[in-house]
Amino acid sequence: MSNLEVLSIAELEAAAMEKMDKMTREYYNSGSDREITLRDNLAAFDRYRLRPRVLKDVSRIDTSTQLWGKKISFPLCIAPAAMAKLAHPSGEVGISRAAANAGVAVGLSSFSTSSMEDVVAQGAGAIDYAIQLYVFQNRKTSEVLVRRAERAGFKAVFLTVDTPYLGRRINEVRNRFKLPPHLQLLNFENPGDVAVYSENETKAHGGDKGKPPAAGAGVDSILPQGNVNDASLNWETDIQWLRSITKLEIWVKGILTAEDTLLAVQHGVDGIIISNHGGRQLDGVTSTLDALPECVAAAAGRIPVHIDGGIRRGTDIFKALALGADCCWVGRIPLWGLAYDGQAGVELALKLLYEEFKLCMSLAGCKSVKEISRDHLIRVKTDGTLARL
Ligand SMILES: Cc1cc2nc3c(=O)[nH]c(=O)nc-3n(C[C@H](O)[C@H](O)[C@H](O)COP(=O)(O)O)c2cc1C
Ligand SMILES: O=C(O)C(=O)c1ccccc1
Repeated sequence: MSNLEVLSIAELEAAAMEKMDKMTREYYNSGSDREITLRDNLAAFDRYRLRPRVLKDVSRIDTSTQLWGKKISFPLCIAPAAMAKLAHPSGEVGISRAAANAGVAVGLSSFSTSSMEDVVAQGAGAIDYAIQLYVFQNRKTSEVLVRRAERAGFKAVFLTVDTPYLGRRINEVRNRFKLPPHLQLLNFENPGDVAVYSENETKAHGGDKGKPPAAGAGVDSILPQGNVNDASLNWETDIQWLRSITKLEIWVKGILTAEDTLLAVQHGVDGIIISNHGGRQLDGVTSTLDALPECVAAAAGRIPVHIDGGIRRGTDIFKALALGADCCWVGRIPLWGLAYDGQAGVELALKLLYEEFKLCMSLAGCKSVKEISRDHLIRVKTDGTLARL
């Protein structure tokens, strides 16, 4: 299939499926357990219809918005997703180049297969980057990662808070997921510093200085028994801890409730991302679009509220903004673009989303993103009738 024939993200997804091996395809696409949340993330967008306004002079549309004091071309950025080189050799560098050409920001996973310096270099100052952070049992490893990101010019830390333990992704076990031997997790100077082993195994491998299980490492060794992260992470001490080691903005990724939004505000975080990790963590949690309104109300304009999960079309971006999100992020779409056609595939994906969003704004009668409001939506109730918000 040539780029000309891929006319929607759904078609891009289908084309990408043919390019990936089973292990990668299922690792990227799956959710946890029964995948209820994975499906609901998408379905939630279809529970709203648009209320367009007409005769609004839409001859000139400004889709842009601001993030970290810089203009982004439209409110859609690239969410951190681990191990992009499974999709294509250019990996996160290819994604970064595509994002720079499209004028949107990038979140880089702690577990990226390109180094953070190489990724940021592609932006050449034109776009901004956030480093996604897992706090490991060996905190020094996380600290080194954050300080390195600060030096490399990242603007923010996205502290992922929905993953004290990894969710149950059945495919990873069944497929005996492993990082192919030619790939490395390049954000760790000594990947052995990551708590990749259970305590006994760590000792067997010589403690923290033990060599990483580079070649042939399975999901059991990259993410053994969900033991990557420090599960003791908490509001009382750890935002402050992060604050004490970095001057970067601190954003919390993985909030789904008004209660946690309030705590984020109280602990002085700079922004939040409403996220359920793309349905890969706790299955059965609310879709992110359904969680958004209560979080927006709780934030009450004090901090920016972003969202990811299930965004597949320009109208989805519009709906999220109408419900109060300041910006959207996409995780799987860039991976599909990469698998389909490397950097060009990611550019294609961003172009499709940009054009769809711009058309949606125009046809709904919005000249700028500020004009997108709750009045542009109506909710489809379970009995099929419509309810004004
Ligand atoms: C293959 C894959 C790897 C991911 N890796 C990370 C990660 O390392 N850190 C993180 O915070 N989120 C990670 N995420 C979650 C994304 O940042 C994002 O929350 C999610 O993909 C959004 O849903 P979407 O894929 O429907 O756009 C990952 C998602 C996928 C699909
Ligand atoms: O796969 C993921 O969703 C993810 O977040 C992750 C966590 C640890 C290592 C690699 C990926």
